[in-house]
Amino acid sequence: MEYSSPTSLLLSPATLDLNIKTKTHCSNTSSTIAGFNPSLLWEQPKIPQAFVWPHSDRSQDQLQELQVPVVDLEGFFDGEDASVAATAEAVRAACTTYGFFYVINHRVDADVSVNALRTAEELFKLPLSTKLRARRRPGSAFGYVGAHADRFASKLPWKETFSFGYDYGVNDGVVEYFTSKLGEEYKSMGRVFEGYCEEMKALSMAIEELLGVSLGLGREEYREYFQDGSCIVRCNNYPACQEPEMTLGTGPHCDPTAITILHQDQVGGLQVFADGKWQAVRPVPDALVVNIGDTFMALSNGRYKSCLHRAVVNRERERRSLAFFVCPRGDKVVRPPRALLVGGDGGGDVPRAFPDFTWMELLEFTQTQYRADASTLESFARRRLLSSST
Ligand SMILES: C=C1C[C@]23C[C@H]1CC[C@H]2[C@]1(C)CCC[C@@](C)(C(=O)O)[C@H]1[C@@H]3C(=O)O
Ligand SMILES: O=C(O)CCC(=O)C(=O)O
Ligand SMILES: [Fe+2]
Repeated sequence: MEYSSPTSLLLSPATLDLNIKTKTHCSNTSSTIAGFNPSLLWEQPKIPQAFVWPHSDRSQDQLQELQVPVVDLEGFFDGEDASVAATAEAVRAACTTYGFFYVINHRVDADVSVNALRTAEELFKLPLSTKLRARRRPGSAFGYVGAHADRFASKLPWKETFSFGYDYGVNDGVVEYFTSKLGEEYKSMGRVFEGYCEEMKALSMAIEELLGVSLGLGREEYREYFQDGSCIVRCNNYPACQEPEMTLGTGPHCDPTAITILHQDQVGGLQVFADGKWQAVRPVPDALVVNIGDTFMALSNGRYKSCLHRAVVNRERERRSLAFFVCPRGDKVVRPPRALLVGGDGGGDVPRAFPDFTWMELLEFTQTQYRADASTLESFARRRLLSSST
């Protein structure tokens, strides 16, 4: 198992900027929180061994570019039944092949999304000591993290991340998070991300309606399921790397969440495993990436596949992305709609692809026991079945 307790992490201060000795709130033992400071790492001719990934995981040069399915939402927004049906068909085609598509004409305010990426750059340029005010607590999906050096002992991703929650039922929850973690002077930064989340939520509802129509369930099925949802927002910062071919920005994985809307800058680095090989995804100005995650794969009873993807880094330019992870309310049971479980020709019940679970259970699994990868949900389901049989 990948997890290592922070105190066992023996990365020397030279490679990671600092080892802040801090008292944990419960056991009063000192633990080592390592910060990932690329400016220090940059001076080394080689990247630390902990960041080196196995050959089988490393990216190759000159990958083929994926012909990414494009879903034009203009048809959906115009509301005509025929246009909605045609847009849903494009979603179905994308979700039964790659589980991944671009959306265009999505009506997300361009100024809001440009400003969010610019503000993420500002956030990551803060002094490490400031970012560590919001350092991730063990078991939490939120906070600032450098290379996951507090969680893993090897295959460290070449990135720093800043994650926070966006709960539909809480007003100004994002602003409150930024001010409570970083300080009152970061209220405007929180306001930028609050506005970004409002735009992402509106788009996610349109996507949920299209997913419902594409599975023959109607517009309301998933929109209602997620209406009291909670989201995880993750800002990714991938510094330029002196040995990009030896590491990864984010390792191969399927998002354990339900639906991901990814806004990325124009640097490029996202790759999708499709047609039996890794393929590069070229950024498209004004287009947003949408991918199916494990939780929606379960909600569709496996009809739509969670998309296997990763992010690579490069020697010249840092790269940033904002991932908006749509999740159900934590205690809501993840179970496919009944209509997907009855035989199409009036035959017997369709077998369940995955057992019932709650999002809170799957999230906790990824934050405390299992490093999310290409088979998170299968591993989670297997452990549940084993534990229920003992
Ligand atoms: C629920 C989540 C766990 C991760 C963030 C969200 C959705 C994607 C997951 C992740 C990015 C998959 C790759 C491994 C991971 C550890 C990472 O590189 O950040 C995952 C996130 C996490 O566990 O923090
Ligand atoms: O940064 C990217 O392009 C992908 C990031 C990602 O997959 C994630 O954060 O889950
Ligand atoms: Fe992802």
